[in-house]
Amino acid sequence: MVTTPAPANQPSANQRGAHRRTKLIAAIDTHSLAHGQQLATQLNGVVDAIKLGFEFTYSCGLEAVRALGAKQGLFLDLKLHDIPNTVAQGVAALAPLGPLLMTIHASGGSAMVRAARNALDEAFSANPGARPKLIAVTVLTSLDGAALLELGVDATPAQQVVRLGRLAIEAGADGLVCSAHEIAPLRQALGEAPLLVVPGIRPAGSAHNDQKRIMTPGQAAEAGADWIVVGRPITQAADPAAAARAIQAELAAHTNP
Ligand SMILES: O=C(O)c1cc(=O)[nH]c(=O)n1[C@@H]1O[C@H](COP(=O)(O)O)[C@@H](O)[C@H]1O
Repeated sequence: MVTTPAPANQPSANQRGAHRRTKLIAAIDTHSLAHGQQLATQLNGVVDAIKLGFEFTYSCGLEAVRALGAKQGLFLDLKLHDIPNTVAQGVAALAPLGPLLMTIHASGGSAMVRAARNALDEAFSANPGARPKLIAVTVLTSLDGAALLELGVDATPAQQVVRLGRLAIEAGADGLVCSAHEIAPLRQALGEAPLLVVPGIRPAGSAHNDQKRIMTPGQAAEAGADWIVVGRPITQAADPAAAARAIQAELAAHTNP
């Protein structure tokens, strides 16, 4: 395991998770503008933020992203991954949309992550407090150890997440996307500062779909997730707002003893 011991006075992931509220992001993955607007309206005030990614952005365009994001907290998940200059220009172009969080891939390397952070710092030099948080995706939650081997990565998902997580945080990322299984090793290696954004969340009994490294909302809260990301279990429910409320109740039960 590529980790270093936690300082003696550092709270464990469980202690931390038990005293901080884990926030809920709903992934609005739809190609329909009307459906996206409907979901955003239903979930406004129920979830803590919405996530718009490839499906909505590529289908509906940036103006639609701007319109939905103006009404509630936005996680803009476009997972940029290219040479440093191209990613820096992309981040600078997206920054005026004003997301709370935006994603790049840590596997683009430290120069790419640094270029993205510098571009954001420059774009928000007059108002650093409004700068979107730069979140680096480590190992996608749809990948398991066998899939990593297929890519030529001879490491467990946890080892690879910690390796990429350290690289990204040292290069200027504010936080990481990981599965709930890697929260404890990341906290041990990198401490409490990085924001941990956790997809691959499935309420007990719901379909796993294409996700491999999953946990329930309550387990992710106990592990110390700052944000959880939930898509289909909310958007495909008969009543999305009720599904989101049930997840919020589960989070509250685990973070506020
Ligand atoms: O960056 C992400 O948000 C992300 C990273 C990751 O490793 N796994 C992952 O599932 N996601 C996103 O989180 C959401 C999960 O959706 P559901 O599987 O429907 O809950 C999708 O929008 C994914 O794009």
